[in-house]
Amino acid sequence: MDPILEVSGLTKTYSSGFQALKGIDLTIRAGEIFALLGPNGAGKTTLISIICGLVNPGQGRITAGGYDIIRQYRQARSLIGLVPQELTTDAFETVWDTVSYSRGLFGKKADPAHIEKVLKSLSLWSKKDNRLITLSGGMKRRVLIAKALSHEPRILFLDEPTAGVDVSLRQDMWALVRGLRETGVTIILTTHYIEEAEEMADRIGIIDQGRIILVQDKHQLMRTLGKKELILMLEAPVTAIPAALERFRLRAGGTDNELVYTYDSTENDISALLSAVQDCGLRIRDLQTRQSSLEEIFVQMVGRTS
Ligand SMILES: Nc1ncnc2c1ncn2[C@@H]1O[C@H](COP(=O)(O)OP(=O)(O)OP(=O)(O)O)[C@@H](O)[C@H]1O
Repeated sequence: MDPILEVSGLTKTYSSGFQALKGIDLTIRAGEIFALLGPNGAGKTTLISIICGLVNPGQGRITAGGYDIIRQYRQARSLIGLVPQELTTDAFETVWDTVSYSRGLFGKKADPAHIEKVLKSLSLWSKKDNRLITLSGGMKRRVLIAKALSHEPRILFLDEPTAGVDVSLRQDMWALVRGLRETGVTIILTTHYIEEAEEMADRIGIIDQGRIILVQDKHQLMRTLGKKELILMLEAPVTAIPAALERFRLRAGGTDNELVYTYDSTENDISALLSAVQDCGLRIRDLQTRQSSLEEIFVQMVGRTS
């Protein structure tokens, strides 16, 4: 896929002297959902804010759709939409006015048909004349998305789209984001919910202490860094692991009847293990496999949770 956003050698040192970004290189492909994961203070907001033109960059270069975000900022910014975490202004405006106004901010001509389409796609049409203050939390989030889509961006940043929302709204938001991707919008989301990245993203980037420490296809990441476990449920309890099974480095499972084999999905000795278990006279009642989650991989990479 073609790159739509390219960041190279980006640094940022705040006036306090703190270096928040230490040479970021990142390429986002057109049409993908990219999740940026990182612990608190990793530099996610700084990176997004620079790309969106809200914070000045240090060294480095960023292009959006081929336009330099500094030298060709008008063209670059018109391609980008940002959904912040909270609605901070416009409480007394109507949904229609606030979304239409957002479009105007990007110098785009009024286009009521587009605003109508956006509001309908976000199930906000029946609320178009409501003042924002009268909307529920979930609807306000939808308004944030509508505002960000008002100028027809090709790249949409979602900053923790489901922070603090309930489970059903989270599912709705996920469906909505997937729907946006279907329309060709490239999505970059930051999240603290690793399950969100696991559920939604095509690729995952992990940022820590101002550096991107990994960018990978989600499935590949889970295959290569994730460990798999094979749980052998035996007919009778085992008090000690037989010597003949030592080389498989088994460990005891949750009950006396379980033995757990940790393996690599690309290279393992499962067949040999199963015959060795039989040779020892242990009878297997059932088998189960388990793949480590993105959360476990993340903790392994940055040494802590997000
Ligand atoms: N205006 C500022 N002046 C000085 N330091 C700042 C400023 N803004 C952010 N920082 C520092 O830069 C680092 C990165 O912050 P940033 O907000 O980008 O992290 P984050 O990954 O978005 O974190 P979180 O997940 O907590 O939102 C932090 O150590 C933060 O304290």
